[in-house]
Amino acid sequence: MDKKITLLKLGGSVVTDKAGTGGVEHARLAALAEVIAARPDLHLVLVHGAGSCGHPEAKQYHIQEGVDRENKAGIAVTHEAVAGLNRAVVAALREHGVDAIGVHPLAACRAENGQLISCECIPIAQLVRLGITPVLHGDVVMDTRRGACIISGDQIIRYLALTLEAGRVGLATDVPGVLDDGAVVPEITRDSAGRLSIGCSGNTDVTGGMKGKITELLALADAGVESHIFHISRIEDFLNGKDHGGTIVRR
Ligand SMILES: Nc1ncnc2c1ncn2[C@@H]1O[C@H](COP(=O)(O)OP(=O)(O)OP(=O)(O)O)[C@@H](O)[C@H]1O
Ligand SMILES: C=C(C)CCOP(=O)(O)O
Repeated sequence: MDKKITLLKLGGSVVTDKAGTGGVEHARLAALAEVIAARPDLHLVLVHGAGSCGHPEAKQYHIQEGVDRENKAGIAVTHEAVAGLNRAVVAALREHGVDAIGVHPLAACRAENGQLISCECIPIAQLVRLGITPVLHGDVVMDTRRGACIISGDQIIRYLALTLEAGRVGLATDVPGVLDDGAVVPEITRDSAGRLSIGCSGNTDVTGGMKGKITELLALADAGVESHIFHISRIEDFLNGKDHGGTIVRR
């Protein structure tokens, strides 16, 4: 592809009311869609997390402990929760003039022991070439060892960044970056990450919160790809290549 892809994850903590029992944050989605619509020149691939639309269901059905006939109902319930959120994200983007389309990892990806091992990426690149914005999400995915598992949007970001050879990788969330004693850590490497206290999410989360995110992004950094974590309010700065006040994860 002539122009490099920009990969952007909208965290589940910002597209849903992750702290409450509520669902989709429609007003926030509309505001985000307006910002994204202002950059039709970008070759954008979006991924969103699940927040309150998927994590509680995955936890209730113990999906991460493996899936067999006993808890198989959790596959559909969890997928439907996050697929509904995906429909809302896509609808908000389309209402603002972004030619967005939902792509569900359940049908396109495979996992082995909780790790994403394959994802059909050629159709995603083809959509982008046509000026269409694919919108993927963390999902329940069939797993060769566990039956099924939950793949975070962060794992998908890592996989797509490498496969699509993305030019820029950004993750927007509900904190201004990785925090150490309340202050943003501007840069993280594998060495420095070990000295920080990085935890899970304060809300229901089966994929490891900030810790899971950093695990994926350090693996990406090992492959020579840097990534950015920033507060959702700085998304415009990230898209415009400006300082976003967050954390850069690099080798
Ligand atoms: N050192 C840290 N710095 C910043 N946030 C941290 C740290 N340790 C733990 N966290 C938690 O990680 C959360 C962000 O991770 P989380 O997985 O919830 O983000 P998300 O990607 O927006 O959500 P989702 O996983 O639903 O897509 C923060 O809200 C914070 O509570
Ligand atoms: C819980 C589900 C279905 C996906 C989790 O994706 P994440 O919110 O990016 O961790």
